[in-house]
Amino acid sequence: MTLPKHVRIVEVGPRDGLQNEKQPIDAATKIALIERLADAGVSHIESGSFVNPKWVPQMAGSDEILSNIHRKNGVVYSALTPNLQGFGRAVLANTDEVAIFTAASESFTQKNINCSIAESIERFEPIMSEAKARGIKVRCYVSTALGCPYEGYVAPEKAAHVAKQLYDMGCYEISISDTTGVATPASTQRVLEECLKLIPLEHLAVHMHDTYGQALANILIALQMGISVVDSSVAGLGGCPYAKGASGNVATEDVVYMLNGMGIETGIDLDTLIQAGDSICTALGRDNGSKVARALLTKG
Ligand SMILES: CC(C)(COP(=O)([O-])OP(=O)([O-])OC[C@H]1O[C@@H](n2cnc3c(N)ncnc32)[C@H](O)[C@@H]1OP(=O)([O-])[O-])[C@@H](O)C(=O)NCCC(=O)NCCSC(=O)C[C@@](C)(O)CC(=O)[O-]
Repeated sequence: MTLPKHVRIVEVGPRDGLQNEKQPIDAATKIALIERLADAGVSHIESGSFVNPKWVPQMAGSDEILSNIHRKNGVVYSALTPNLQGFGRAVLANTDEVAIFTAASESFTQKNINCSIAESIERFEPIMSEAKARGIKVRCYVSTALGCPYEGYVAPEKAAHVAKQLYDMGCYEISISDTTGVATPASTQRVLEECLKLIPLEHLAVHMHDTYGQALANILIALQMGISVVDSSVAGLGGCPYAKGASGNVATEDVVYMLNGMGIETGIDLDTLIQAGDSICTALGRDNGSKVARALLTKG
């Protein structure tokens, strides 16, 4: 068992979280959340999404947000870009880094981005060349790598094959995503074993939703396999607009609490993080999805 000494948290709450919250949130509140997360020590914050606002209205103001964040040195402010049009908007908004996204199952890809997996890879090619020309790093997601809301079981080899295509295109990090939170430690291990046959360890990340309460256990398996990049969402915000019933990502507070207990550094101050999560939950009028935050806020 080789546990990493340091884990980089990729905070996806302002994007993956807020894209699926019903209560509309104004740009100033989103910016305040992003700045609070940076103050807590989060070094990578996915801050918006340059998709079609007709498809995901919650992300409509991403241009304004990325343009107006008071940036902290050393923090990466990234955003999703599904096509060259989105990439162009990201560049105009001064986005540090972009993330492209496809899936391991055809039905989900069709519902999510209106094309096949193969077409999505073609769409990404001009993004990759533009990004390379501009020196912008590209991360990526393989959604439904552990199960699809429309097709059910997804073969781990299939997920690994899509991940490898994205790696070969030049993505520096591939986030293996359990879109609907159906994974268990056993299926997580299986898909990561397949990915590790094709992609070096340091280029893999995990992105776990907590619908079935398995996310921390799945992350623990990933850590034991040497993965050192974990996506999570403050206060467990969100879900996925194209995966009915999917609950939010694993809460960042819960991941940081677990890692603190294991002596693994994240550079994140848990108390400041909890305050950030608490204020966005107040703005949204929703319960805090982090068990750790709820416990510590109740304790006072
Ligand atoms: C991918 C598209 C854009 C294709 O959508 P499309 O309709 O196939 O695109 P199109 O190229 O045919 O263009 C149609 C219209 O969309 C416009 N358009 C086209 N592109 C853009 C753009 N970038 N920004 C703004 N507008 C755009 C374009 O200008 C045109 O406008 P019209 O002429 O009709 O007025 C669409 O399907 C879309 O926006 N889908 C949203 C997908 C999404 O955001 N899903 C949620 C995020 S993924 C996720 O959450 C999973 C993840 C990453 O977290 C990992 C996990 O947990 O699994």
